[in-house]
Amino acid sequence: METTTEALSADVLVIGFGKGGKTAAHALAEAGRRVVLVERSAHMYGGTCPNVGCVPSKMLVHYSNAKRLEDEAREYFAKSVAGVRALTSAFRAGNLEAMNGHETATVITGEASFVDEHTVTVGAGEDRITVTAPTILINTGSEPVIPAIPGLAESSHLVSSTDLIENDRLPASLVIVGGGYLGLEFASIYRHFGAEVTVLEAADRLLPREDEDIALAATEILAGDGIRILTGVRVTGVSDNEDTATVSYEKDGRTLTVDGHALLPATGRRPVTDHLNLQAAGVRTTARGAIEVDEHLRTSRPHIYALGDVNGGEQFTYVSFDDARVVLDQLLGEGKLQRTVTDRVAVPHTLFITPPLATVGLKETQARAEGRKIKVSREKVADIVAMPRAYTVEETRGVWKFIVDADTDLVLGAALLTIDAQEIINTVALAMRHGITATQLRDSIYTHPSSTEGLNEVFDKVLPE
Ligand SMILES: Cc1cc2nc3c(=O)[nH]c(=O)nc-3n(C[C@H](O)[C@H](O)[C@H](O)COP(=O)(O)OP(=O)(O)OC[C@H]3O[C@@H](n4cnc5c(N)ncnc54)[C@H](O)[C@@H]3O)c2cc1C
Ligand SMILES: NC(=O)c1ccc[n+]([C@@H]2O[C@H](COP(=O)([O-])OP(=O)(O)OC[C@H]3O[C@@H](n4cnc5c(N)ncnc54)[C@H](O)[C@@H]3O)[C@@H](O)[C@H]2O)c1
Repeated sequence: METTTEALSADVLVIGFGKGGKTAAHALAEAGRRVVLVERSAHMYGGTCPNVGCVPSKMLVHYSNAKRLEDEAREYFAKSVAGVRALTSAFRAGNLEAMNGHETATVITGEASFVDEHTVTVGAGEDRITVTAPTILINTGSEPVIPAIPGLAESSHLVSSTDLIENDRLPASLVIVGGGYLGLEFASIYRHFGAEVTVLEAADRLLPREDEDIALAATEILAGDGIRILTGVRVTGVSDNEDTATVSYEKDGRTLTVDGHALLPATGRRPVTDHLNLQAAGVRTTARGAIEVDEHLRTSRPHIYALGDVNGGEQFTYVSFDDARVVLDQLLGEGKLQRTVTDRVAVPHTLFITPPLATVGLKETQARAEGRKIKVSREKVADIVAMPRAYTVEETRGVWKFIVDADTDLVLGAALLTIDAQEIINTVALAMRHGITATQLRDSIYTHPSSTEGLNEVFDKVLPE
């Protein structure tokens, strides 16, 4: 059978419609470059975040918190998922439209695979297209790791975060293996919707990278909401029953079990490179399967760049966005200062449990281990008189903690478990980046009633040594 192959050429080829890829593609097309963007799934224009990641999960946080006692759990959940679908499909269409709106940009739907260091094929057989470009950006994201637990991969109750987001049937019970970002956010969401939730975490406590007081405060809130949290466990097997799966685990030398209607592994995500045929392009990967990059995000082939989760950096949308800036400086920034990934200072993070936990910079334990002279300010949200907002929205749980350099008065780190944490932390991170001191943050003027105005008070609540 005769097959025809369409051949396209471009100035820049972008593989993957994720945050970094689309940000770079827009800027390059805007600058008049001919850009071809290849995305393997018509369900993923815009990438993970707006389709199956941050946006739908945060909308579910919103819906789950808005549930009233009189709402019937399953009906309310189905309505919430419908709301999420409406938003994600609008965002998806918007993403495609915006890219197609550039005269010099072309979007191709299909899986890209390298043929040589300047060429990829997309699709197979008669529908095959080849694209050749002198510059290539790889932005293929990450996918969940399924841990090697006997019976887990075969279980008919196994679900991914995408399945949970897209399925409008609320599972009566959910067992989550892994208590990191994804595990705790889904635990909080599904518990608030009314499911029985158990989290099985291998580490001895939740949030092992946080200071113990902060991790404990978050754990108390989650447990107080009715989430069953088991730490220091080793999950040993999964077996299916008719409606549920039985998960076996070892804890303190004993073998125990827990049943769940749905079973979510949330033990990390790995870079997506399987189908790219990177060897054909001579692009090297690390021992952990990420594409190896330098500080300008150039791969082992300097005309090929890797952005976002696939390059093994921190897996956050805003990091992928910043990766695009780094790459754009290389491609468009002639003569200008060229950013690198090592320029990043005070990158904040937010875990969207309820209330959220946002962090930036050093922990108290780290600062002490480094031998720094520090002051530690800490106050419970309920006690922050300068922050009546917590009372006006009836969410007074949590704690604010700051680590301040005792000599320079500079903020070294913060952990904010509080309503609006995801907003306040950005102000704190900005201050850290630009040398604004704790006293200046304290003495600034903020709107009222807001959460930020808690800064007027908390720096004076120094813990006794
Ligand atoms: C449930 C969930 C919630 C999250 N919440 C947050 C949050 O609140 N805040 C936050 O900052 N981060 C969050 N993250 C992480 C965040 O979503 C990712 O870090 C971010 O989306 C990574 O973007 P990216 O640019 O690397 O690529 P992605 O957005 O993952 O895009 C990669 C694209 O490449 C496509 N692709 C893959 N292989 C090929 C190929 N061979 N050919 C063509 N196309 C291909 C994929 O289909 C995909 O569309 C969350 C993640 C999940 C799963
Ligand atoms: N709000 C956000 O910004 C957000 C939300 C969701 C996901 N994300 C991103 O997605 C990434 C992936 O999330 P994740 O939660 O899957 O990974 P993670 O690395 O954040 O957490 C994985 C957790 O699983 C535990 N674990 C590993 N193997 C285990 C096992 N066999 N049994 C029990 N526990 C085990 C680890 O100790 C860890 O606590 C995150 O690191 C983050 O970058 C971000």
